[in-house]
Amino acid sequence: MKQFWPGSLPAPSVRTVEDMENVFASRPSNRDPDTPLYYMYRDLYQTHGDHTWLERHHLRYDITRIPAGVINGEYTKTKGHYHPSNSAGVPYPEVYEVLSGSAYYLLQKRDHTDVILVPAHAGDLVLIPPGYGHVTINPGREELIMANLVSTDFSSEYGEINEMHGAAYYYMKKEGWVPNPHYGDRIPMHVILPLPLPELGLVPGRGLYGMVGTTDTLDVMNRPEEYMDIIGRFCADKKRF
Ligand SMILES: O=P(O)(O)OC[C@H]1O[C@](O)(CO)[C@@H](O)[C@@H]1O
Repeated sequence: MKQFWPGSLPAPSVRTVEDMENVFASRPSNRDPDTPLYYMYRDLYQTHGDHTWLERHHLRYDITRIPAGVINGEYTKTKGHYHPSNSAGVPYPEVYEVLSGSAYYLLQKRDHTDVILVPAHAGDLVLIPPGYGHVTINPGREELIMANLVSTDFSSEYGEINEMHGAAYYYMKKEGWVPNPHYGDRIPMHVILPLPLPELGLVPGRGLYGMVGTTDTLDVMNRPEEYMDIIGRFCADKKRF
């Protein structure tokens, strides 16, 4: 982690098999429930100036490590959650950067009408658009390390993902993408490549942390309603899966 974060990291929040047992394709019965699955280092900053800037802009920078692995035939992943709406009635977005390894970002519209897959590699930036829940899968053999910037004005919502036993698709080692039967009819899945969105300051190769303390429009994280045409461009660039 040293190449991604200078200095020491705080103790991470850890998701265990027990926290995740109802979101896998099948319950991981042969695993100790305390087995750690991934590690979240939240609310990071390098200097007091950066901390002040992040607080002033209501933003949080986190790093997450997802070791490679397969649980009951399914690639390791985050639990998954939705974001609530802001005072303008628009759900909060989020932005991720892959620092190392590879990732499948599985995004799904809250009304279950759309599923988007964004495959991403080191250096890629991925926008989670307003109204989409998200799960990150580590489909590789290497540890996935990723960073995110997100508003501090909300808490993630897990209710629907818990009730539905995970996201709309499971990514299995043998079978590949398997629709989650709790969603009823198969929801079409589209692939979107990580797009540069220079109007939002999102340019590949430019680290997310590099935006902290600048005048970039990370304002989108708290006021997405002002940027819906740019965000719409990201969502429109779909290829049928
Ligand atoms: O809350 P989940 O679904 O476990 O996902 C964890 C991810 O979400 C975040 O809290 C940001 O939304 C990250 O810290 C972490 O990568």
